[in-house]
Amino acid sequence: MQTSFSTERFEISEVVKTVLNDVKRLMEKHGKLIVVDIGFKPHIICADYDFTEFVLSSQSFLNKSGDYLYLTNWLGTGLLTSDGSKWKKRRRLTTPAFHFSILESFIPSFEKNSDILLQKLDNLVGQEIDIYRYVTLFALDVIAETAMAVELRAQDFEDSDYVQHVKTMCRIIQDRPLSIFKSNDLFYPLFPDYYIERRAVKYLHNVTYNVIDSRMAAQKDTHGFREEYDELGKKKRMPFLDILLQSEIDGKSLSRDDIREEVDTFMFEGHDTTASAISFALFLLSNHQDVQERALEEQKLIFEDDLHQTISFEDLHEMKYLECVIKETLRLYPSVAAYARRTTNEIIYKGHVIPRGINIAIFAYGILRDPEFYENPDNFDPGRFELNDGKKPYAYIPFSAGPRNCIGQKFAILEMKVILSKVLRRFQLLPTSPLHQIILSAEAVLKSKNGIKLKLVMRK
Ligand code: HEM
Repeated sequence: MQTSFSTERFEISEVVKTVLNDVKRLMEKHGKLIVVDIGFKPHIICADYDFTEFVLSSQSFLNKSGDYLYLTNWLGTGLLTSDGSKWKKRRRLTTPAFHFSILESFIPSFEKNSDILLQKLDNLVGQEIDIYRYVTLFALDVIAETAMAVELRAQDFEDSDYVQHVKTMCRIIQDRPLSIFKSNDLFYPLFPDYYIERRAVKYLHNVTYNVIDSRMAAQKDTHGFREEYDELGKKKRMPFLDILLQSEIDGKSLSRDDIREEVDTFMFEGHDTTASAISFALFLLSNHQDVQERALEEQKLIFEDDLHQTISFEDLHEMKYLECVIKETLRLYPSVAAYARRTTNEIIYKGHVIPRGINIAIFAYGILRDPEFYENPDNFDPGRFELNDGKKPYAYIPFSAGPRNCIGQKFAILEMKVILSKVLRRFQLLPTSPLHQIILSAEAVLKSKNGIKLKLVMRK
């Protein structure tokens, strides 16, 4: 298909402040490559297959756009926000933290925190609930335990300072880019959020520093973390922080600040994304009893009569249909609906000149609902992923693709399988009455403005 950029220009108010389906509609009218001025800066917004592949697979588009600057007060320039050689070194260093043997060692932590969530949900049976509120605390507990080896107990202490400050930061990260004045560093101090953010960042950094210091002290006491394998020869749980503490770049250990950046990056990117995906999956299951029934049948086959059994790595591997449910959920509700890069040189693409310093936003939400790749794209149909019909790889990009894809993809899928398996086996999920209508909002992480509501009934 001939690629062409729409010659019309759109304003921020017309696009970013409205919901994702408006961007989709704009593309239906003007084509899959449109140029939008956001804060006077032109952004190419792309849902075109060839251009997406060109950008995501290339080594020339590895730098993030200025839109990520709002994250840096909290996250510094960790893996998500860094560019150039810093990013390359950090990526090399953090990749071993996602080795499958390490992921396997996290399963008990996923299970333990799932059990806490189930206990909370037991008390809500029969009521219409906003599931996102409970799942987000679960996801925060999981990531604190696996990244920092800290039992946060967010599910028990929702009002704790840490949980409140994380919530504040997630809100500010979403809100700030949408305001012309707040997004400008010059005007930002005129708003209360500036001071609220400073207080939150100071608190969160202090917590991370304290955790780093006590882990460092423990490392000194035990002369390094030696017991990496248990008596069965399986790798013991190795929190991400320990891997960072043992790592070196160019022969030098990472500084406290370096480690803090990466730990905070995982705390943010590892909880909000999964919380949104798990909540949407539960919502979709509550609205599609046939899919829920099939997913439950698979669970019964795996666990035979004992539906309370703990989950092994092999069990998770067998949850093929549940994996299709997860994939289909992320197709309809990709936690990161768009992600952006910045050109560092002039680029020629099919005869078009793209100047240096241009932001390119890959509109994953649009690609994932494109009828060219998915029949009846707005329908929830996990079965479509059972047919290996050789779909084009850059048409399924909820975790992005290429060298800067999501490093936590396998972690996220395993965590989701554990919690969904546990919830499915314990409860029947029902829709609310009247049916809850999701209102999507175009934030850094995809959310529903009016919550994600469903009802639970205890299974016999
Ligand atoms: C359903 C869950 C998740 C989804 C849909 C998701 C999606 C994504 C996407 C689309 C990107 C690319 C962003 C960009 O280019 O700006 C990304 C990057 C990243 N994700 Fe995830 N993510 C998920 C879970 C996780 C988890 C659990 C972790 C950590 C444990 C994680 C850590 C990261 C990091 C560190 C990056 C930056 C990678 C780099 O630039 O090299 N993510 N994720």
